[in-house]
Amino acid sequence: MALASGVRFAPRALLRPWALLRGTTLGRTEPAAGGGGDGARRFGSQRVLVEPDAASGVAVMKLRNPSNALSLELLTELVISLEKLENDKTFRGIILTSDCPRVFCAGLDLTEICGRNPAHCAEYWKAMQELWLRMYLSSLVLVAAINGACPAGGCIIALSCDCRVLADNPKYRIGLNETLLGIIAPFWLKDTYVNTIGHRASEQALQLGSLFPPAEALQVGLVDQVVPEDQVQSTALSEMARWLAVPDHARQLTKNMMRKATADRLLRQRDADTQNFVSFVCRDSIQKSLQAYLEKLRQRKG
Ligand SMILES: CCCCC/C=C/C(=O)SCCNC(=O)CCNC(=O)[C@H](O)C(C)(C)COP(=O)(O)OP(=O)(O)OC[C@H]1O[C@@H](n2cnc3c(N)ncnc32)[C@H](O)[C@@H]1OP(=O)(O)O
Repeated sequence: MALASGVRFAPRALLRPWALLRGTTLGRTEPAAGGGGDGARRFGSQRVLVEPDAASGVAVMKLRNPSNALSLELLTELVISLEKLENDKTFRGIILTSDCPRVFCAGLDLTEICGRNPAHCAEYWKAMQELWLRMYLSSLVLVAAINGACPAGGCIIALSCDCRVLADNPKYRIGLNETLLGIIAPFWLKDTYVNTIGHRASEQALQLGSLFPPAEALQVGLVDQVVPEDQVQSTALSEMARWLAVPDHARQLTKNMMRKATADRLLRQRDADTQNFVSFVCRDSIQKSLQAYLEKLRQRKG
């Protein structure tokens, strides 16, 4: 872990994410619509589109999976895109947003843990830990432009950013609703919540599985700005400019000082956390409630 300018905090090679890729198109580069020239070449994969702007040093990363549920492939492609931008000195910030109408991120892809064997659940959970660690400790400025619903794992993705801008639409609720599914947020999700909204608010919100509409999310401190839907992107860019106005080394070291203890706690207990997750989700009773929840989601659609 270097501590000079160009600081890199994210633990390297915790996993080899590319080993998880199954025939994705990652790494493909294509000209951005309507333009060529420096910084206008976008790259990405099937599930993550990256639109880099070399001039500003900011890349927009768009999730484009169905409902942006965090499938193993999406987690892996996110880690790889993040790493690619972190390794390119041109970039200082990422705006994370959704290309999927009305949903920022639906959280864990429940089909990855429902009816799967323990080995698959373990592989999946390690990929989730990996993404959180890399985002939470990223040396880049991460701004979440939340343009849709943001429950559970989606909220965690947003909370691992430095700043959150939420579209003012009552359907776009955000929070950790795990208890309502009969599951329990692990300690590092709880820690991230507490770090953001404080102990008492987390105690209530976690137990109740609260999903906050925009005004309440702002009030409790879960997001930093609530703006009309058509201003989410421009506001995220203004926020980014504010964060990038600070010298990188000072901001990065401060970020590390604020977040390291929380990340270290997971790093120390990563295997035990994986085992807990697997033994919990593989219980018959939990499998039954996940199955029922998925069924309800599918029926609601019809
Ligand atoms: C034990 C450790 C816990 C770890 C901590 C993390 C936990 C989690 O993240 S659990 C997941 C929690 N997520 C949710 O509760 C969200 C569930 N989804 C929704 O509420 C909605 O889908 C929506 C608000 C995100 C979007 O609504 P809408 O645009 O109306 O889309 P549909 O409801 O019609 O869904 C479309 C399609 O997507 C499937 N789907 C939605 N969410 C998930 C998901 N999390 N995992 C897997 N699949 C999901 C849904 O079933 C539909 O599928 P199809 O019918 O096949 O199109």
